[in-house]
Amino acid sequence: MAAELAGKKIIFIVGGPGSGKGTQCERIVAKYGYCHLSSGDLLRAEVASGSERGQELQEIMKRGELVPLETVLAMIRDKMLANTDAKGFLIDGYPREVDQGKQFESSIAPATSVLYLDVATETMVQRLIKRGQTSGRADDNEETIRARLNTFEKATAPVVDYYKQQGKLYEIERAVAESSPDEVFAKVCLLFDKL
Ligand SMILES: Nc1ncnc2c1ncn2[C@H]1C[C@H](O)[C@@H](COP(=O)(O)OP(=O)(O)OP(=O)(O)O)O1
Ligand SMILES: Nc1nc2c(ncn2[C@@H]2O[C@H](COP(=O)(O)OP(=O)(O)O)[C@@H](O)[C@H]2O)c(=O)[nH]1
Ligand SMILES: [Mg+2]
Repeated sequence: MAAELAGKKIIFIVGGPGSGKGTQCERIVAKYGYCHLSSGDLLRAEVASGSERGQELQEIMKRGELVPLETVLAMIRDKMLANTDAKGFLIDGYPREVDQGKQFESSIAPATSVLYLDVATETMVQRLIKRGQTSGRADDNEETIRARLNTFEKATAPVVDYYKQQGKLYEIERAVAESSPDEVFAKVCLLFDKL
């Protein structure tokens, strides 16, 4: 456990690709002042650095697969330890598999709560195709999108069940998660106001 992080609020943000994690995190940061760490953004920064490691990561991401859990864990831990004055952390796009969550909690600190955005597969596909027109992301094309959705179903859906069993899951149900970002945020605020 990282002693510097004891007592800090740690919120995992989970949902399929295109479910609106990044959109909600931006709003949460603006209203509540948490430190936002997106595992995908950290990986893309490594790719952009042009390092050899970055090239390997880029290949994995283009296939829509998960990068090794140690890689992401180390990146997130470093960023958290560089921001120990934050009142809390939003860990966006993490954990992607149950073991990733367990290793985070045993080596860094337990999660306070897990926010889950439940969006239908076809809605996510449509949103990502649209985002792909401007995002410039190598993985926002239809083939990779399908692969990412498949990875989500296989590896990440069990994460949702796991935290539900632990009593830590805060779910934005589909009817809300598929409406407007404002409506989603109104429901998200009910969680953050209580933390
Ligand atoms: N925690 C993680 N563990 C393993 N691989 C990860 C993790 N986070 C991201 N990746 C890899 C696999 C993903 O397909 C890729 C892009 O991640 P991310 O930006 O979170 O995309 P995503 O597919 O969830 O779409 P979005 O940004 O639309 O949520 O990086
Ligand atoms: N209708 C609707 N679209 C959204 C919502 N949240 C995000 N989007 C759109 O869906 C796309 C993916 O959102 P993003 O926040 O990047 O999702 P992430 O992949 O989960 O990080 C973006 O192009 C957003 O404009 C929402 O609540 N409602
Ligand atoms: Mg995102």
